[in-house]
Amino acid sequence: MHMSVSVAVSGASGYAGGEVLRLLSSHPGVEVGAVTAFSSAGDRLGSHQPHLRSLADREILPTSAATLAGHDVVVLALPHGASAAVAAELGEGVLVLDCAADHRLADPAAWEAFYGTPHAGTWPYGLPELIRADGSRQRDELVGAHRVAVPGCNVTAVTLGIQPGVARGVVEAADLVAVLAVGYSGAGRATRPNLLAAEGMGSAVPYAVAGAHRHIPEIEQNLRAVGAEAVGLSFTPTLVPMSRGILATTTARLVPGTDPAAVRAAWAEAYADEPFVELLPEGQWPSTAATVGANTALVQVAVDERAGRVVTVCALDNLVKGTAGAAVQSMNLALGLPETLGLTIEGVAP
Ligand SMILES: NC(=O)C1=CN([C@@H]2O[C@H](COP(=O)(O)OP(=O)(O)OC[C@H]3O[C@@H](n4cnc5c(N)ncnc54)[C@H](OP(=O)(O)O)[C@@H]3O)[C@@H](O)[C@H]2O)C=CC1
Ligand SMILES: CC(=O)N[C@@H](CCC(=O)OP(=O)(O)O)C(=O)O
Repeated sequence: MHMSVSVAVSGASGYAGGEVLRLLSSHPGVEVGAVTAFSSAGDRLGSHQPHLRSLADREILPTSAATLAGHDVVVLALPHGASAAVAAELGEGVLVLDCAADHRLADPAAWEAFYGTPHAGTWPYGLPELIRADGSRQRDELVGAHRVAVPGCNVTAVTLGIQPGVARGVVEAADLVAVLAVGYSGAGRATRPNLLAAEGMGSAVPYAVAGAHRHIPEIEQNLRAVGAEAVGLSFTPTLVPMSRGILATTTARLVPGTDPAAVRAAWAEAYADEPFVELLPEGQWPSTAATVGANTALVQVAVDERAGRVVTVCALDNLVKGTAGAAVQSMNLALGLPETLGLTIEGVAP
């Protein structure tokens, strides 16, 4: 008899939870169990996620240890803080994937400096493609894991863009500048005054500038894991009028004397065997539109010899490779399923 894995999704009324449910509803190895949330408890899922038709009649339950009990897997897509509190109530045998930030950082001081609350702990990090200093990949740590911290969406874009150069030592990690265009869904569903359509539609605006963004310590942590001794990162996200997508442009000082061909080789070799990271043919640059709905990160790299810098661009769908797809990919690894099960590299266009 075929035994399916049951998965509860908490935060089911939100953007990230909705995207987890969209992916799970066509995943051949799992069944969607309880769907839970907070203020929407008691409503039908279809009234919050009208695109999730096969789950429309499900009742949204309140989020608690009791409603999440009895599942093989629990995916948490809750605001940070709320997520750690719920996670603490779940049994050790269940696989828990946390889409929030609570369990990503290893250094409690870095957590407290950027989040201002006590550190909840550190879980295996759900970026399978992360290159580790010994040349292995982070996916090794996810096989059989019972807890996974799903990365921040901007973090995934910057890390996948620049890590091949850091791993190969062709760029100076102490001199990185990242500027990102990010879509509105990254901010979640809760309405905020500056996110009203009338104000956002015709405008691009930076936020969390000059070292303030919470993803900075997470990117630094990743690049140190890759092997960087010192990481110096200037990080500027810009909100642009699109619903999904991140376009992360990262430039780094080229290690003087490096042959530009060695730069391309570093990126090509890093991603040759990765199902969800595609280095585009030379001269072709990523667009967010080509990633919508797909678990794919598109990457390009070039050397600006005049400036002495490497320029890399990474595009991804913040709700797929940036969150829900990363959660499903990590879930597959943790459960011993094929890593790509239930995930697609095909996007939606135009
Ligand atoms: N959007 C994105 O691109 C990404 C999001 N993430 C992370 O995923 C998490 C969810 O984000 P997102 O989906 O965008 O946010 P949304 O605001 O769209 O959804 C939040 C969800 O959490 C529920 N919720 C809110 N407060 C509580 C609480 N106190 N206790 C229990 N449940 C609560 C809401 O339920 P209800 O509606 O019923 O009140 C809703 O289901 C966040 O931690 C976010 O940082 C990570 C990477 C990218
Ligand atoms: C547009 C917008 O505000 N995007 C958010 C996305 C962050 C996110 O969701 O990541 P965490 O899981 O780490 O909170 C931001 O840049 O802060």
